[in-house]
Formats: sequence, C-alpha cells, structure tokens
Amino acid sequence: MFLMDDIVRDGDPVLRQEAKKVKFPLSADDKKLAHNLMEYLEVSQNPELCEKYKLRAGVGLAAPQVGVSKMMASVLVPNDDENEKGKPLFKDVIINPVIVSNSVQRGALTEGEGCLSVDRDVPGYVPRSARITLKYQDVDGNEHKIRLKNYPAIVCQHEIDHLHGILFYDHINKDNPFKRDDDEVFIY
Ligand SMILES: O=CN(O)CCNC(=O)c1cccc(Cl)c1Cl
Ligand code: NI
Repeated sequence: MFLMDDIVRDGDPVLRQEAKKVKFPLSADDKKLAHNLMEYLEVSQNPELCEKYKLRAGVGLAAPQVGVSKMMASVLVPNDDENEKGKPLFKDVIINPVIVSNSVQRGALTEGEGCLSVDRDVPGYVPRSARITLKYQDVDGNEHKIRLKNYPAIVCQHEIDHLHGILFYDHINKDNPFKRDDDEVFIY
C-alpha cells in the first residue's frame, strides 16, 4: 500500500518528465501499480483509515507521483450527496489517456486545487476546460471514450497533466491568481 513516504515531491525531476505509454497486456507489475494507485484513493477517502495511515486525501493519483514515469493514473471522484448511496461520479484507472476534444468554455474549482506532490498551499483558480472528451484504456485493455464535465473533468485534467510533467500551479495566473473570465464556470 502506498503511504505518504512513497509520494514524490515537487523538485524531483520525475514530476517534470513526459511519462511513457503503457503496453498491453499489462505486466504483473503494472497490474499491481494500477491496483495500488486506486487503493490509495479508497483508503485516503475513508476517514478512519486516512487518519490511521496519516495520509493526505486524494481524488486522483498519477504514477509519476510514486516515482513511476508511466501513462497511468487512478481517479476516484466521490458523490457528495448522500442519497446517491456513495456511487462515485467517476472511478477508474485511466491508462494512456488522451483528451480528444475539449470545450472552449473554461472551468475552475472555486476552492482551487491541491497536489500530494506539492507540500504547500498555492492559492488561485486553475483554469481548465469545463468539459472534455477523454479516451483511455482500462486495466483490461478495453478502450473507453467518455465525455466528462465539472469535478470529474477537472480531476482527470489534473491527473493527465501529471503524465506530461505539468503541475496545477503552472496554470495559475501570476498577476491575478483569482482572475475570473466572464464565460468561465466555477465548480463548487
Ligand atoms: O494528482 C493527484 N493528487 O495530487 C492528489 C491530491 N490532490 C487532489 O486530490 C485534488 C485536490 C483538489 C483538486 C484536484 Cl483536481 C485534485 Cl486532483
Ligand atoms: Ni496532483
């Protein structure tokens, strides 16, 4: 199981590299990596276990963040309203992901973003595409082509950025971190 000690921090060159495409069928190691990347999110989103293992909670985790420069990331975006009986908004390990199209309209989380690999708060809006069409392979090699919007779209873009050596604060406006463009959607 990954713990905070396994998380590579900003400054390590692996976080600024272009990750390598993953070959199918997955090797045993890559299957284990995929499992561990998702397990981290599940454990970190469980209050008791998060506390027990002293984790920082996350809704995504990219392989370069555990020192593996491969095109793989886990995404687990919980459903915040109770009545959905905990069915996540999006849950999968996205392998060789490609954003095949994105909306002109931009979107950002009102509370900004954070990153396990960045040990400091970097305030400001992280402008991203409000909606994306994402193509990826799952651990079984099945091709998926899905349209995402709002929180899941933002998280997937944060993770895919990691695979291209980009960190969230690269997108924050230097002069005015909380600059709001009039056609931007803000996601709570
Ligand atoms: O790359 C993944 N992480 O660094 C895990 C920790 N950050 C988050 O869970 C997180 C928090 C806020 C907004 C976004 Cl978009 C994300 Cl992704
Ligand atoms: Ni991150």
